[in-house]
Amino acid sequence: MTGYSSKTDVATANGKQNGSGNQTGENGTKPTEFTPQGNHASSENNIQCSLTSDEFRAVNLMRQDMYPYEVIQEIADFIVKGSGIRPKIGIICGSGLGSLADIIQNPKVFDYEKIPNFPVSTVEGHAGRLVVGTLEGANVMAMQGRFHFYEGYPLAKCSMPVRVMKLCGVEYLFATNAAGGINPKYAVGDIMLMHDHVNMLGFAGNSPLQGPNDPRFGPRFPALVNSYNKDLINKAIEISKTMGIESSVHVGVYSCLGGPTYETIAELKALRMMGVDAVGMSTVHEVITARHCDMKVFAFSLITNKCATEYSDKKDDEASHDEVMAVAKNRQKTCCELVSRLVAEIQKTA
Ligand SMILES: O=P(O)(O)O[C@H]1O[C@H](CO)[C@@H](O)[C@H]1O
Ligand code: HPA
Repeated sequence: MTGYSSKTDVATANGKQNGSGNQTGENGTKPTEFTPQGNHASSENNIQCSLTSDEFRAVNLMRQDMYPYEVIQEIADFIVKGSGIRPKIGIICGSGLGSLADIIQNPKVFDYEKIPNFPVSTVEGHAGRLVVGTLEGANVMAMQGRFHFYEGYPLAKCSMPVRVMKLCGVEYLFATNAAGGINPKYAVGDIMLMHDHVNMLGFAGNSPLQGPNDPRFGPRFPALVNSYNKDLINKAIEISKTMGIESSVHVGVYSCLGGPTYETIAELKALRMMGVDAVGMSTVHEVITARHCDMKVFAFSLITNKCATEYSDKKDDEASHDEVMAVAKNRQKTCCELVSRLVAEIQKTA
């Protein structure tokens, strides 16, 4: 891609790239680079660019999709040293579910902007903080704000924090999301425990694992058939019974689309035919990244809206982010209890 080279990526990932364009490529030629305000990296590649240095750096950081192992290690060391905690469980808070991080005790909070090489959250309902502490006696870290493809980040960047979690010591990933219910039996406010997914972005040839594989994270061709840990699903079902919410808890299939548009009726019909129960714009790439590095995964969707699957439904069932946030806020207590109790179960058997 114009403006990219593996050297540029590594330099950018280390926060050292300044657009001066003096690097030499592996074969001795200078890589083509965009530089701010017409300072050309190479006279043969006379690329004009009207961005200021700061804008240039922001765009470059946003598009950066290569995070070498050493850079991930640096971020993980920063968090472990800064918090004095080696977390065992990682939690990703879905839209409007940031309160999952508020229940963490003795929290050490890192704003994403202050973490070296970390992206920033741009979506309402995603605060952009990493919270490290304890929950039910277990060491945990929670992302209060995740990264989505539609924000402009490549998938590898969206799920890079999962690798950071791994190198911090995390063994279990809890991924949560707000989703539209396609299964007609689902009601707004229900919880769907994910037992599988349909990776629509993968169908389109996009994966967080695209590019060179680093075997220190995992294999080139990871299997995904057992991605969602059955023991954790069964424990969550048991917990839902003790909470008296079993009738509003389902086990189903999630699908991630690229967003940011909500789906058309025809798309929703197609997803339903494929066996999808709930749809969102996240989580799948995080689960793929977690399974690649052999983490145990538990994931659930809070059904924040019912999706229209018939044209006659159209008027009443238009999704909106305000509705998503409002429902998530209403159900946050239940979601927090489910997560705390499951963490307690894991801690009991540790
Ligand atoms: O998946 P989370 O982050 O919970 O957010 C969901 O809610 C937003 C749309 O309302 C989208 O970002 C969708 O993915
Ligand atoms: O209906 C939806 N579609 C996609 N993503 C979503 N996130 C919450 N609800 C939805």
